[in-house]
Amino acid sequence: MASFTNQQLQLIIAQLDQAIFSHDQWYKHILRTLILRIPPEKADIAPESHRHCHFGQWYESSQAFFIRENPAFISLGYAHKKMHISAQNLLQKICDGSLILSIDWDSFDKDIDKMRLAFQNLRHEFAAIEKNRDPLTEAQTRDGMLAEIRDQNALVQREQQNCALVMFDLDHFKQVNDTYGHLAGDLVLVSTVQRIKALLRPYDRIYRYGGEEFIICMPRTTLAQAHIVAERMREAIAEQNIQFNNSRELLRVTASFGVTILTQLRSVEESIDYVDKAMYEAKRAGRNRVVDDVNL
Ligand SMILES: Nc1nc2c(ncn2[C@@H]2O[C@H](COP(=O)(O)OP(=O)(O)OP(=O)(O)O)[C@@H](O)[C@H]2O)c(=O)[nH]1
Repeated sequence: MASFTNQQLQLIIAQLDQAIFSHDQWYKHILRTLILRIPPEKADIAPESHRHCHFGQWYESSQAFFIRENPAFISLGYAHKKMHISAQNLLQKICDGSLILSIDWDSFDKDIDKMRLAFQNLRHEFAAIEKNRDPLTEAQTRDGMLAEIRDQNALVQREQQNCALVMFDLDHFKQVNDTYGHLAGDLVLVSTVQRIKALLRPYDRIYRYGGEEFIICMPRTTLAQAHIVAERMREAIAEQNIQFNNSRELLRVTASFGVTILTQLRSVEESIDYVDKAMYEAKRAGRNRVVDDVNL
């Protein structure tokens, strides 16, 4: 999710709204068919009927490809398919001229509710991401950061996963602003976050913690793995040659990184404090480097 642009997110939310609307229309149509006992549409009783409706086509389409790994998106797919199977069961009774039992209706009704809930969960998740996005860099803002890292910490407390935190801060960034102007500084921030996002997995998160200071939360990652990723990030930032205002001189920056992992013995706030200490050690030791938390 971290890698979505705001435009992509807005498109998905609009598509979901459209899908919710057309499913409500479909539901009304199914109710009419059942109440009046009229012959059902072929598509609704065909095998794999969940692929034929408007939502099903959107779900399977390549446009939706970049959210395929999202758990809420996957749950919605299951709920949608199950609901279509229940609908088919009811519609088949009309074709066979048999009675619809209350148990069959109740099962369809429950599946409809589950699907609506899955729709809302996915929409809520995307809307929350869009709302908590820094408009300049499109990293997540600090709002919601603590709650999200606490969720990861709860899994660490139950020994269900490792989770790494990486903090980085651009080096001598004030000089970039002072020499080239604030707009050039903005461009460096945007470019840097884009580079970092390209190295993240769908469930990693990047938060803008301060002006030119960022925190990355990487679930299911050990300290050693996070160190390797942070080294890649450091190199990706240092390799940038950013052109500003058609100037012949290219902007170059470096960043200092701290790395830690969430542990059962620390609160989230303490872990952030320790990763901050590691990052300042990287600054103190000469900048443009990755330093691990030595207090683990
Ligand atoms: N262009 C731009 N600059 C920002 C933004 N947010 C913070 N800054 C600037 O970032 C600079 C941070 O400067 P310092 O905290 O002195 O740190 P530094 O110059 O990076 O030095 P070290 O961190 O010690 O390597 C300040 O000049 C801020 O004005 C922003 O959104 N855009």
